[in-house]
Amino acid sequence: MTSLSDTGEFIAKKYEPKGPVVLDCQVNNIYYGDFRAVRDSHIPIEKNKVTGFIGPSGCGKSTVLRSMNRMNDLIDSFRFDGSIQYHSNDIYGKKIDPVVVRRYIGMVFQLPNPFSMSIYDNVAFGLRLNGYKGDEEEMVVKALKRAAIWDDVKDKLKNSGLSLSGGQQQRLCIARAIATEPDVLLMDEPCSALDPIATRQVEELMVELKEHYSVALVTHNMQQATRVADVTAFLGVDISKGGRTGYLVEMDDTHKIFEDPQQKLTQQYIRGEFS
Ligand SMILES: Nc1ncnc2c1ncn2[C@@H]1O[C@H](COP(=O)(O)OP(=O)(O)OP(=O)(O)O)[C@@H](O)[C@H]1O
Repeated sequence: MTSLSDTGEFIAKKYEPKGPVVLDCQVNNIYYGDFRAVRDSHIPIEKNKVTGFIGPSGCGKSTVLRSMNRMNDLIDSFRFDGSIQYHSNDIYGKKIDPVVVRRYIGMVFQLPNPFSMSIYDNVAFGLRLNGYKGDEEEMVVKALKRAAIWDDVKDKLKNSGLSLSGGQQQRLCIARAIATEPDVLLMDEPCSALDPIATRQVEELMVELKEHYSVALVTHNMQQATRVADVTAFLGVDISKGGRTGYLVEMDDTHKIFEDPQQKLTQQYIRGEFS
């Protein structure tokens, strides 16, 4: 089972996607300055599936996720070596505009972060930024309905987004992310600040959203991965050379990762032997 790279480091057996791939992520190395944060990880995101990322703290889950729409470009020391293919274009290609990338590959963050403006304007924000020329109101209503928050807000669209509960705010942020009709939705621990009921609502929503979008989800909650993710990527931390470099240990259908993992490290993590 074990295979090694030219430098003698473990590399995961390639996961063979069963359906079309919307985002094909090949990480060779990701650096912050001199620090090598992630290495050797091939993570394809399949169309209309939820792909979960699990692994111990610091293994690079967020770093990989944020690389997928060039969100990490905002960090000066960040350097990506590899390729992320989206419709046969490398999103790190020289001529690619990161703002356009984020129009097609949207993001929802850990803490709900509605803008200090009305519920309606929050959702219309991305449409206006992208110069959308169609029926704005129709798109806003559609996004709010898809994010399962329309019934909560339909009578108070002019109220501030900040007046909503935490769970409602997160669904509003999801509506904002999907209003521009992205292909891919990157979700970085979207439930970590929510209570159990709001968490369940957002989990159910993620399952509904995959009908229209392809979802990549970072989660610390393994039960959430089993409930929501079709495919799961388990990342570990390599401390063998005195560093702390994250890498893909194993990627497979979620039930296989949790019921019959092939790597000992995955088995130990799933059993809770380290976190
Ligand atoms: N802006 C940054 N500058 C320098 N190092 C960073 C930066 N962001 C993350 N790192 C480092 O990169 C590594 C991977 O971090 P990352 O946040 O991606 O891991 P993670 O698996 O998402 O962790 P957690 O589960 O704790 O959120 C860690 O060692 C972290 O300290």
